[in-house]
Amino acid sequence: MAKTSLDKSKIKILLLEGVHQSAVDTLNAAGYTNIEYLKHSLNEDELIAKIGDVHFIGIRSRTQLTEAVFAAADKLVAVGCFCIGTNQVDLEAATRRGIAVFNAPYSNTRSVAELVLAEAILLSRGIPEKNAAAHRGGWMKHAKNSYEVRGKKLGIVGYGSIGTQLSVLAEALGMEVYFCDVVSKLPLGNAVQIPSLDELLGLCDIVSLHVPETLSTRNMIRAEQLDKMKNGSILINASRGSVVDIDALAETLRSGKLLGAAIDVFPVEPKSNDEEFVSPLREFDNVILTPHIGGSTVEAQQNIGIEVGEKLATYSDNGTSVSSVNFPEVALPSHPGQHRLLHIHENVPGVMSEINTVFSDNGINICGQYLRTNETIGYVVVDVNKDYSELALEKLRSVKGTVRCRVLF
Ligand SMILES: NC(=O)c1ccc[n+]([C@@H]2O[C@H](COP(=O)([O-])OP(=O)(O)OC[C@H]3O[C@@H](n4cnc5c(N)ncnc54)[C@H](O)[C@@H]3O)[C@@H](O)[C@H]2O)c1
Ligand SMILES: O=C(O)[C@H](O)COP(=O)(O)O
Repeated sequence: MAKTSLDKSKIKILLLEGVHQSAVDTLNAAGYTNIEYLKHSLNEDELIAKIGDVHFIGIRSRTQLTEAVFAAADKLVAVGCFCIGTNQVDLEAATRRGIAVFNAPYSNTRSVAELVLAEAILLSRGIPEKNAAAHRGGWMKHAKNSYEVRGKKLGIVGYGSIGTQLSVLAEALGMEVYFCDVVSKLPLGNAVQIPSLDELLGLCDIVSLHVPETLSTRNMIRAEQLDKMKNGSILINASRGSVVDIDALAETLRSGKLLGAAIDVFPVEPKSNDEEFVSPLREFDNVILTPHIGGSTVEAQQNIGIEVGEKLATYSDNGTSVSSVNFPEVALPSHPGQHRLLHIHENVPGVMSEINTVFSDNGINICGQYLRTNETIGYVVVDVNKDYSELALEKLRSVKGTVRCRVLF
């Protein structure tokens, strides 16, 4: 019988943006050795030229996977975002083509929360400008505008994984925590949910943003919101660069209204460490500027490499799509002695009955069947006797609405 499952050595994996070595080790340990590893990201044209023979791609936050890139990705099975955010991926384009996207939703949570807390303390003490002055030979020994964070009000916008982690750490330091979110959340410790962003801005001494990049968070903090912040308060953004209007923030800082700010993410970020960082915020000594390193710790990167590496290997090995951000989630047992057909189809009426007809009309006994759908696609997994998988694969590929179909030995 012809071999239909792709040999692992032929499965090409492209890893970009210097993902941690643990990703390579994890994939190697699972038998995937055909890995191209690049330390930098690729732009759209470079991706289009390269992605045609790639089965799995691993990226971080810098690489934009657009409709045009997916259109050129004939063999792409899955994307691994070795980070939390997936806004850099056109998820709709991926889903339409039956390409599963995975990320690491928790592995760098703690790293971001720790950085934010450290920044809250440093800014409350005026350390950034005292440090800058000392580097220039200055000596700013005074207690003016220098505060403890104990007893201060921390406002968290977006009470998800990072927001809640920050909430717990901040309370341990004696801060009062307030948060706002689009959904009602169970407050941890003594934190209090505030119904509106405006109210939170007017109440808190330190405001930290932890929302994803969506249409509703784009320029969420602009002149109007900055006006509502307390005089002498602090703004921290380690979420996404699109969330804060940087020009409006620069204007507000120029007016002296804020004690300081810490910004880790920017509307336009350098594409590599060799490119100049350009921002109107460079002029302010009371602003901590960091190069999008909220999640860049050894611990986080190592864990992310293992987590996403495992998700890609598992999806490739047995079709399990659990925790995919765009795909119907199916947890699959192993399939010893059988062949497994993975069929991804448009979620339209009639496809399942046509699929089942393939099996009944051809006398193929179904040993196991698993189905999940989302609004766009359906994902059906069928285990069959290995003598029938080639025939079933051929027939399934011609079912109307089929997006892609593969077989696993
Ligand atoms: N700087 C970095 O290196 C770094 C590292 C990790 C994550 N991030 C960013 O941080 C974001 C948050 O991460 P997370 O793991 O906490 O995500 P999460 O999904 O667990 O939490 C996000 C929270 O924001 C809330 N939210 C969404 N829209 C909102 C709105 N308009 N107003 C108020 N709340 C809103 C959600 O309901 C959710 O509770 C990520 O999406 C990512 O973009 C940055
Ligand atoms: O989404 C994330 O996890 C952060 O933005 C970190 O992205 P990075 O892996 O590019 O540092």
